Amino acid sequence: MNKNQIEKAYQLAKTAYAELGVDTDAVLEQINQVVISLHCWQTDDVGGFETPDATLSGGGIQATGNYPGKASSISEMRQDLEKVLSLLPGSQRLNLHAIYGDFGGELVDRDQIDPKHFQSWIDWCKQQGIGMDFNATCFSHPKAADGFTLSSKNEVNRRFWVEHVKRCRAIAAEVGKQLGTPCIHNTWIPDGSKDTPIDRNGHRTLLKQSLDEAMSIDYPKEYMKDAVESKLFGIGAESMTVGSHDFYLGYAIQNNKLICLDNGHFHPTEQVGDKLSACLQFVDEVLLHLTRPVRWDSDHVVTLNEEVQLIASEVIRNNFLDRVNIGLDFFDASINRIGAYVVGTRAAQKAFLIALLEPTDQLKSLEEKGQLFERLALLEELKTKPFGAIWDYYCLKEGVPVGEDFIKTIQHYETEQLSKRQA
Ligand SMILES: C[C@H](O)[C@H](O)[C@@H](O)C(=O)CO
Ligand SMILES: [Mn+2]
Repeated sequence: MNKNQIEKAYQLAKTAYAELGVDTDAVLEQINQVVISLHCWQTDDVGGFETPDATLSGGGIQATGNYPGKASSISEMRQDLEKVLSLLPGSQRLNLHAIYGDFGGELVDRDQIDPKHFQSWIDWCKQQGIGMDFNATCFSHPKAADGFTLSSKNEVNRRFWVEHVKRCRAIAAEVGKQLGTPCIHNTWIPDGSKDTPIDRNGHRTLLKQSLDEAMSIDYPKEYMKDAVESKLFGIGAESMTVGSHDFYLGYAIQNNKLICLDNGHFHPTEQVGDKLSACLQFVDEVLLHLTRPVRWDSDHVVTLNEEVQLIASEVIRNNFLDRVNIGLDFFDASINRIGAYVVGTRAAQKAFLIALLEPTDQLKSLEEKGQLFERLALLEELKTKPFGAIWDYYCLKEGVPVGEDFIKTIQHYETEQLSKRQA
């Protein structure tokens, strides 16, 4: 479609939404408040740059596939992220794991990392005009090989991971201070047990103690905020996860932390969209990890499905944008990784745009009057309103490829850059 056609389609769509009382021009202003934190780890299958051949290992998470072109250095990762950012409308942040530090070829163990190892990332974010979030990396390490980190009964290992998280929080505070926007530091650990354990309580008591120790320093909220991420189970840790949802929700409420809700981390019929208004009665803020679990926490690329739509709709219906921090967490190593980012991030953005185009007051009023057939009918009709024309116009306005045009840009990048990388 050319520019004229996109604009014409937008005008028609604008009229269709206006009939429902929705002002699409206002929506296109509001969508800019939806900031998505781009996880760096889709570029390299969660390997990290601590050693030249680093790969994801240990229980709890897994990347599958070996599509060529993965980033194997900081400069390749930045090049890929810049490509991704150039293909996305709206605003993004960077979400970095501790294993992606700029270690200058030296082996720096995780209990030794400092803000200086992340200065070049801070500078890169400054150049890009974006904020940055951060994560301790409590996996892919010999001291996590037995499946336990912060809840380990091996005191040497437990202390090592406490020190790591402490340092990561200090790095996050420095990031937020320099970038002028709070850095969210998320803690996820793989700790759990393959078979039925006897001492669940012992490990949970240790986890609580470790978190208290690692988070003993308070940083200003303008610099950093802590989030804790629960999980149902992991491969190799099927029978018990120490950091379960009950555990972390309790911890977050008691300690004024953010709860991180990853929609791959719950029983398949549970909905993170439903949890938002429950958690936000008791915690100030939530961190989202949007993903697509296929049968398990498989971390497939996000698509515009009902699960993600409910999450976005609940955020928008309840005016939660300033209390819900939106992150992504998928890593598909079987397809072009830049394509994975662009498809997944755009899908999340589309869900928020659809949510903003909802005549919520009208639906709420039908509900309150008990007109439930009418509520259902309107919800169904909304699904076939000309959302695509609004989305295309948004992309046009933002100066990024419209519709499927980004596919050829990514194919070109693959031919020119990714395919030339060492396997
Ligand atoms: C790499 C991430 O920290 C990780 O995916 C974590 O957030 C998770 O969801 C583990 O299942
Ligand atoms: Mn996650």
